[in-house]
Amino acid sequence: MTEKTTEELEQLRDLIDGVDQQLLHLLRKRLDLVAQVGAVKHGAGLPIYAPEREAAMLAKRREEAEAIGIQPQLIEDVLRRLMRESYLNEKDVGFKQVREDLGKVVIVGGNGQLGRLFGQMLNLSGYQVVSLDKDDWHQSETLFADAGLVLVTVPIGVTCDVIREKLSNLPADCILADLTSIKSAPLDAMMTVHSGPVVGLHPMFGPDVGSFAKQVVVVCHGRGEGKYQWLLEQIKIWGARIVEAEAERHDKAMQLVQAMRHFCTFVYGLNLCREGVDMENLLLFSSPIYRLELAMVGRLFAQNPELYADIIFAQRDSFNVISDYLANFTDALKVIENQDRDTFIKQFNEVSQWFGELAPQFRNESRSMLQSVNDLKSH
Ligand SMILES: C=C(O[C@@H]1C=C(C(=O)O)C=C[C@H]1O)C(=O)O
Repeated sequence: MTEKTTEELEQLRDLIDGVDQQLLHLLRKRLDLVAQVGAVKHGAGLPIYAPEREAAMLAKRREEAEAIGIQPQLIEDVLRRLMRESYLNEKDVGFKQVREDLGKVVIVGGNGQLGRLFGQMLNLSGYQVVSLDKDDWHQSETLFADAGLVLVTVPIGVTCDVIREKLSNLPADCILADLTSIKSAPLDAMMTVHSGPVVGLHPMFGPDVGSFAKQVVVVCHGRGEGKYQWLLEQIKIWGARIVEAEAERHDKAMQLVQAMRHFCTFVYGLNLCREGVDMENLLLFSSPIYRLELAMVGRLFAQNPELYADIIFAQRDSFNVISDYLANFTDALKVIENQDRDTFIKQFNEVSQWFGELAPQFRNESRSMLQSVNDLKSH
């Protein structure tokens, strides 16, 4: 580099630093305004997530960007990232308490990760929350005496036993709810032991989400809906979407969404491990999609094996669903064995047609994910 080039670059880079610093101050200002919005919502009991406002704002900013020669997608990406930050900041203000005369909330399994998350959200909404874990059963009678809600979030394998053996003496009008990732069996158990309001919930996300905004919570109604409607309203204020489902339909979907998904990921990791793959080498040659795939697989093995065993072993029928997959895999493998390129292309087109409009939609969604993966690289 010549001295002139170095000097020119330095000057321009100083100017860019100045602009970035202005951006920082603007971000500070935006975060402060969002915090004020949070306080107003808290007072009025409005949900943290306002999809119409977001859509209108994004459309307007995209238009304005285009008018001054900026790619609309750039401002959309930036704003979406900022809105994610908003949800976290609004959360800190707390939430309106929908039901003020509830009495205690007892979280059975309250020291687990999901139990802690729900405890925190209920606390931020003004409820008195107590946790009851394995070693605390001797206190259960006093804790349950004035409980308005008992929320069960213990490992799937012991959920029904805990419900049957420990929760048969709740106050008559106490709401009994669970957060288990299967719904039929726990719901049946809760209906059997308790004659008051009963509801099954399944948060479709892990405990590491920073906020409930845009997350889905599945609800399987048990009995006395009017008595626990406030709880669903409370969850909506946290920003989540409530999806109502029959327990059987939910459980069937979980065979694919959870058992099959996690089992395939497990086998993928098992295969890499048994083949003794040189990961350094793979990472060096990774395309963005492969890097993303490795991230998805690798993250499984950074978590608790018990949790995944619970999910995969939760329903016997998952075995059949996974066996079907194996049969399809074996069939498809024959296509390679026979070097039958035409059949491969024919089958590819069939599946592509079957996906229909979703295929291009998924391509667009994955494009921005892949770009984010690339952005994370530092060399
Ligand atoms: C700040 C608000 O809350 C959320 C965050 C938004 C933002 O950061 O611009 C917009 C809409 C809401 O989902 C709001 O409602 O205006």
